[in-house]
Amino acid sequence: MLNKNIQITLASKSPRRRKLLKSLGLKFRSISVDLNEDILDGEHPILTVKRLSLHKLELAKNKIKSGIIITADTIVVLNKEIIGKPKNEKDAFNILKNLSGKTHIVYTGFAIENVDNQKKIIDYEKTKVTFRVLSDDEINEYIKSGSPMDKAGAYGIQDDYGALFVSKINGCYYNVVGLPLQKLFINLKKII
Ligand SMILES: Cc1cn([C@H]2C[C@H](O)[C@@H](COP(=O)(O)OP(=O)(O)OP(=O)(O)O)O2)c(=O)[nH]c1=O
Repeated sequence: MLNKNIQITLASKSPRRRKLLKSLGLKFRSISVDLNEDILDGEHPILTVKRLSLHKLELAKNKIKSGIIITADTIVVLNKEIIGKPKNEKDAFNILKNLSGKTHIVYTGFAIENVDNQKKIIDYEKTKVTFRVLSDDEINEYIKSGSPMDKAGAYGIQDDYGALFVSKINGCYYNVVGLPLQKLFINLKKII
C-alpha cells in the first residue's frame, strides 16, 4: 500500500514501537536516538509530545540522510498533570496508586519526514484510559515484574497486568502502546 522502494527508518529504542510498525507490514530499519525528555512547566501535553517527537526527528536526521524517518513520544496525563516514566519503584507505586480508579489521557505525538522531498508532518493522537481500583498488593506485584519502569504512566496496557488494570478505553489502542498506527499510516501516504 506504500511505495515499497522507499527506505523507512524508525528512530526509537522502544521495542513496542518496532513491533507495532512491523504489524503494518512495512520493511524498515531501527536506530536509537537519545533525548533527555524534559517536561516544561505549564506546557500543554499536545505541544509536549509534538515538541519531543520533533526533537527526536532532528537528532535522527544527523544520522539518516535519505528516505522516511519516524519518531514518536508518549505521555500520560492525569488531571492536567503530565506523567512520564517512573524515576524509581517508589515513584512507579505512587503513579499507579494515583491512576487507580480514575480516567487519564494518553497522548502520543509523532514526527515523520521524507528526507528526499523534505515533506514533514508532526501530529498526535489521544486516547482516554480508565483504571479500575487497584489494591496495593496488585501494584507491588506488578512493580516486581519490572515492566513499569520504562513506560509512561508506569504501565503497559499490552502487559498481562496492564490488561487487568484497564477497565475501559476510548480511542486508539495502539496509541496507548506507543504509536497511533492508523493516523500514522494515513500521514505516511501524504509524504511519499
Ligand atoms: C501508557 C503506555 C506507555 N508505553 C510505553 C511506550 C513508550 O515506549 C514509553 C514512553 O516513552 P517514550 O519516551 O515515548 O519512548 P521511549 O523512550 O520508550 O522510546 P524512544 O524515545 O526511543 O522512541 O511508554 C507502553 O508500552 N504501554 C502503555 O500502555
